Amino acid sequence: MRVISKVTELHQWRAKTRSQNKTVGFVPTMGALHQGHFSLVEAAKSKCDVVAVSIFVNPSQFAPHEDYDNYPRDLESDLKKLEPYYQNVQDDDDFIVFAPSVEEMYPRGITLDIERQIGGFVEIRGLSLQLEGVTRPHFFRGVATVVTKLFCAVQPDLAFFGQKDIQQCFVVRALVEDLIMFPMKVVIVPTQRDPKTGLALSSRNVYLTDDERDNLAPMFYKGLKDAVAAYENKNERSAEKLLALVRNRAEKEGGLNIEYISLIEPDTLEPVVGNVGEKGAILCGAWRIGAARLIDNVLLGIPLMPKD
Ligand SMILES: Nc1ncnc2c1ncn2[C@@H]1O[C@H](COP(=O)(O)OP(=O)(O)OP(=O)(O)O)[C@@H](O)[C@H]1O
Ligand SMILES: CC(C)(CO)[C@@H](O)C(=O)[O-]
Ligand code: BAL
Repeated sequence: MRVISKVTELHQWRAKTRSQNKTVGFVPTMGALHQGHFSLVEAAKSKCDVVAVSIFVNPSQFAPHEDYDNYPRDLESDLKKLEPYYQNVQDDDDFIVFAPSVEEMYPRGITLDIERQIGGFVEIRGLSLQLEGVTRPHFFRGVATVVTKLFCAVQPDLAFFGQKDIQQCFVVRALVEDLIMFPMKVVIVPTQRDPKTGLALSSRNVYLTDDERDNLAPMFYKGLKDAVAAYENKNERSAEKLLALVRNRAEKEGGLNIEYISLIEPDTLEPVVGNVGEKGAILCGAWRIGAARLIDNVLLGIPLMPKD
């Protein structure tokens, strides 16, 4: 499998795909690949002629106290796991991996201390400081910056993101629209879960003990499912009651250390006031368990991929 680490080489690859009139699907990742990532790769393969997967643990989305140093990294094992998707491509360049160094992505260097950072950074204001942004105020600036760089490097037709990181999907869609990157489009792929427990797959699940992974962490999704059942089967629309259902299961019964649970409007990400309206809503949250901080969400009354 061709692994490209330099942007200039990537541009040559892109020129070739363009000369062949092939559409390019792009799957950005931070590696430690799992079935969640593979579902994005499968979606990209099904919609595009050529697929590029990037593997890059992006420093600028981590605060100095977060897990940048410990984040799981194993390029060799990731490449092995991608082999089945590379098998039977017509041309070697129809499936590639972009695995740049930090220096390649941040030519002026990068420190996790925002005050001392120099160079170009991208902010998506209005969608970045609520929800995940409360605990991680630096996070979406780092994501928007690296995603912009990756989009400039790969120049995809379609880019694939997971619903698990729902706020990230909103930020990236706003980025594409506001920075006039269209006709490029963002495709959102449903969250992949452990078939037995329902726990959303996440690279950070490796931080959990077996008991945390199999018994405790899944209580959050159980709470989300309680709310979905009440919304769908009992016509429950009260924000207060839907949120209480999640809290009861995840916090009271499961004993999880909840950071936030929010019911938000699907366009503005503002909290639903009173009852869920015609537009539906997103129920999302984060919790800490052992050494991990995990997130999850479900959609109430809205199609899976609005705008697709
Ligand atoms: N369970 C999942 N289902 C679908 N997509 C997923 C899932 N987990 C991650 N993704 C998507 O894969 C892409 C790369 O994510 P990333 O490499 O950060 O993995 P991750 O498992 O989310 O890791 P982390 O533990 O850092 O959140 C993102 O678009 C993310 O939303
Ligand atoms: C989009 C992304 C690859 C940017 O580093 C990251 O935030 C992720 O993996 O979700
Ligand atoms: N999947 C989001 C990447 C992060 O939490 O840093």
